[in-house]
Formats: sequence, structure tokens, C-alpha cells
Amino acid sequence: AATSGKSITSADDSSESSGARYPQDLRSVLVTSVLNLEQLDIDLYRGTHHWVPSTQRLFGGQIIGQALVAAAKSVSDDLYAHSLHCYFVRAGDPKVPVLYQVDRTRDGRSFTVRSVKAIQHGQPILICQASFQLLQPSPLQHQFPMPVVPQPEDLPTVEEIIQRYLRYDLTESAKQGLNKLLATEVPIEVKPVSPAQFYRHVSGQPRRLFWARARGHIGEGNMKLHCCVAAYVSDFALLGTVLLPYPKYKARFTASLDHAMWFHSTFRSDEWMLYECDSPWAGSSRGLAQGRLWRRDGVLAASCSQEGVLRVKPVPENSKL
Ligand SMILES: CC(C)(COP(=O)(O)OP(=O)(O)OC[C@H]1O[C@@H](n2cnc3c(N)ncnc32)[C@H](O)[C@@H]1OP(=O)(O)O)[C@@H](O)C(=O)NCCC(=O)NCCSC(=O)CCCCC(=O)O
Repeated sequence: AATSGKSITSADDSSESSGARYPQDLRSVLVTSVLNLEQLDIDLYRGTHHWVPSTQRLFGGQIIGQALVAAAKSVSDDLYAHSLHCYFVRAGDPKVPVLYQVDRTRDGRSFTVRSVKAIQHGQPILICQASFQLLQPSPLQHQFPMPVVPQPEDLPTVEEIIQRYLRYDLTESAKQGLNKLLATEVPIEVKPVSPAQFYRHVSGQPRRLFWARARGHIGEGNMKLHCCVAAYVSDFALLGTVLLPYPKYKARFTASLDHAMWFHSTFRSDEWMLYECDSPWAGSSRGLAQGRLWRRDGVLAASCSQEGVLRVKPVPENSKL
């Protein structure tokens, strides 16, 4: 079943397919560049960087998404990604590309496993195992119900929310921070269900919900690619859920330590999906966050879990943001 270096980052180019929002010249940058790896040799790929968070380390979602692209290139078209398990062992350096080395761990009748090492400066920054499966019928089928929330059309984008905040009486440095956020091109669109909770302006349960989708058109037909994009999206704002009950503290150092993801159903990552994030536990400078990605028709598309290191400091009194 193994193949060599197939292109999995080819979106459906056949103009606007079934209700797509974008013509082909507005293909998602996630497909055209973020997840588009250069093949250097058999099972060896190179990826470059796009959005780098303010932490100045590589965005974990990008490394996971690219690792899954590399793994998927060596499995046949009839197999679907069903899970991945990763450890972030070193911070990624945004100044150099990342190499992805794929090991074809096992090809079975139903399941196929790949191990991927992401390397910079000769050392691993991520180790990832991904598993793929032939679709199989099953009498066992259940899922939790999707939370009831406002539809994305009735909610503002993060950009609109930031514009609103900029009209408040803020310190110069808070304004600068918000303007920097506005100027940053993140390849996904986000609509928080509760902006005050999303931005930690109210103390609350360690739980938040937002709608997310890839910017631009991807199209149907390439489920592996949608899983790679969902892996990218799944690392966005997930770990921050741990901080929601603690408005009196701000992050001094946060980084995800590991990330696991399970894909349950077919979905389109360029259509709105509800991301439900919660954190059941924090302690010992670590926090556990869990996420569920829902299709808007209520089908559970994917679940993920992540543990991160979180070192915090008190927010100064009288802080305006
Ligand atoms: C840093 C990792 C997690 C390993 O930590 P450690 O084993 O402690 O490594 P060191 O290199 O020894 O220390 C790193 C740093 O931490 C300081 N440190 C260590 N221990 C302590 C302590 N007990 N108390 C205080 N400080 C401590 C140490 O001094 C170092 O500080 P520095 O000298 O100032 O650097 C390592 O495994 C790692 O980095 N892994 C990679 C993590 C990663 O990159 N994850 C993916 C990116 S995170 C992400 O994507 C989330 C983005 C979210 C964006 C969004 O929400 O939208």
C-alpha cells in the first residue's frame, strides 16, 4: 500500500464546488504554502514557516500539521487518518526550515502506522506517530451531543472584537499589543462564542468555545488534507483554556508538551466548525486541555488532548487589559 511522496496538498481546483465560498484563485494559504512540503528524498521533506506566535517559538499546530502531511504522503489514497500522538521535545526555531523524516513503521490490513521526526539543527523538535485506517462499517456508533451556541453568522470575528477594544481607554502598550494582533496574518478565521471569556476578561470555568475555519478555499475530496488543517487549527487557543479560572495571573512561559488527536468523521476544515475546549486539571506548572471539533450539523469530527507547561506571574493592579 505504500507509495512515495504523493501530493496530498492538492485542494479541489475544479472551480467552486458544492457551495464553496471561494473561487480557485483564493485557495487557502494553508494548502498553497503552510502545509505544502518540499520533497528532498524518499520520506524526507522540508517545511517552512508562516504564522509565528508572539512567543517566538514555532506554532505547534504548524509542526503537527506538517508532520501529518509528511506521514500521509506515504500511505495509499483509500486510507484515512484516524489518530496522531506527538511530543514537542524542543522549541522550534522560526529562522530555519523544519525537516520531516518519515519511518514506515507498519502497513497492516486495516491499520497503517507512520512515525515522523521533525528536525532542526540536527535534533528532533517533535516526534509524532500517526495512524491511518481503511473505512469500516460498525454497529457501534455514538457521540456526545454538540453544545448549543449562536451560529457563526451571528458572532463577530476576532478582528472586529479587537477593533471594538481599541475604542476603549487603554494604555499605549495595550493598544500597541492589539494593533500588532490585528496586523498578524493567521491563516484561520475565528469567531469566539463569548469574547469576554475568550480574552479572559471574566473569570470563569476552564471552558471556551469558538467557531473556526481555514481562510480560503480547500474544497472537498481530500480528507487527509482536511485532517492536516484540523491538526493545525486544534493547537490554536487550546492551552489558554487552562488559564481561564485565573484572571489575576498572566502567562510568563507557556508551551505545549504533547498533543494527541483522533479523527472521527469526514468534515471540511474550510467550513465553520465549533471548537469546544476545556481543561479538567492543572497542577505542578502543567495543565491538561481537551478539545472537540464539531461540524455545524452536530457531528463530532475530531477530539484532541494536550498537556502544556504554564508558568505564570500576577497581573499588575490597575492593568487596562
Ligand atoms: C521547555 C520544554 C517544555 C522543556 O522544559 P525544560 O526541561 O525545563 O527545559 P529547559 O531548556 O531546561 O528550560 C526551558 C526554560 O524553562 C525554564 N525553567 C525550567 N525549569 C524551570 C523551573 N522549575 N522554574 C522556572 N523556570 C524553569 C528554564 O530556565 C528555561 O528558560 P530560558 O532559559 O529562559 O529559556 C521543552 O521541551 C520545549 O521547549 N518543548 C517544545 C515546546 C513547544 O515548542 N511546543 C509547541 C509550541 S507551543 C504552542 O504552539 C502553543 C501556541 C499557542 C498559541 C495559541 O494559543 O493561539
